[in-house]
Amino acid sequence: MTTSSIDSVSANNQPLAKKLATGLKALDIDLSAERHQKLLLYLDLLLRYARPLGLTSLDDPLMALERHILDSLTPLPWLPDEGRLLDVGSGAGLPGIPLKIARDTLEVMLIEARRRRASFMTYALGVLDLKGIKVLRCHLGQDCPLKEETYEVVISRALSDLDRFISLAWPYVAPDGWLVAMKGPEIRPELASLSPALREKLFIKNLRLPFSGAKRNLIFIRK
Ligand SMILES: C[S@@+](CC[C@H](N)C(=O)[O-])C[C@H]1O[C@@H](n2cnc3c(N)ncnc32)[C@H](O)[C@@H]1O
Repeated sequence: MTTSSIDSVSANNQPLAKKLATGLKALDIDLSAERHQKLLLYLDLLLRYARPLGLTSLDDPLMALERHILDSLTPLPWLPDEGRLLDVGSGAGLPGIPLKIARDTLEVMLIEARRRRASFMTYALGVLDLKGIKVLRCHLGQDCPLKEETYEVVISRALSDLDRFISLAWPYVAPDGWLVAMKGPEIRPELASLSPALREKLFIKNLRLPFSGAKRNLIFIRK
């Protein structure tokens, strides 16, 4: 896909482009026009290809913009400017692809167990012309060839309960790095099962999505 086709995507979606700008402003995220265009192009790919493949159920562009693109970007203000980020169970690329578009200084690894989802991500990365981001099709905890690698940020959205995510991901969090779990409105039951030692390393940010007002919780645990 060329730059002109990227332009045409945003040019054909002025209401969506405005909504993206409004939503980012509400989240206090300032990005260049080129990044706005790439986010819109990725949204276009999600709606055009990921939806028919059953990788997302949302077909309303405004709803998908909020629930996929803006939601994925909510952790951005608390992420480091540089370093390695591992997204576990990325599905169609969420939150890893929007985060990479927004902060291209991060080196990103997207792990996804299912072939069709991993293939979609590989296709999307090519269309978006993103560098410093890879897709690994494997099942973390079973067959991922990550060896001793560690990451400054290990993140997931809608992967599993917090306990399971911690047990899968903790070995891959670098010393002083962060495990980040993107959660919905109710997190008390999951927090209750955390060990006292982990609770001391916890930082929780609650927020609302800009248009629907849907509640979200970002759980950060420092290693
Ligand atoms: C509910 S989907 C969420 C996808 C994406 N993170 C999102 O927010 O739209 C969970 C994804 O995690 C993948 N998954 C579950 N356990 C995994 C594991 N241990 N390693 C890699 N992928 C996993 C599933 O195949 C599925 O695509």
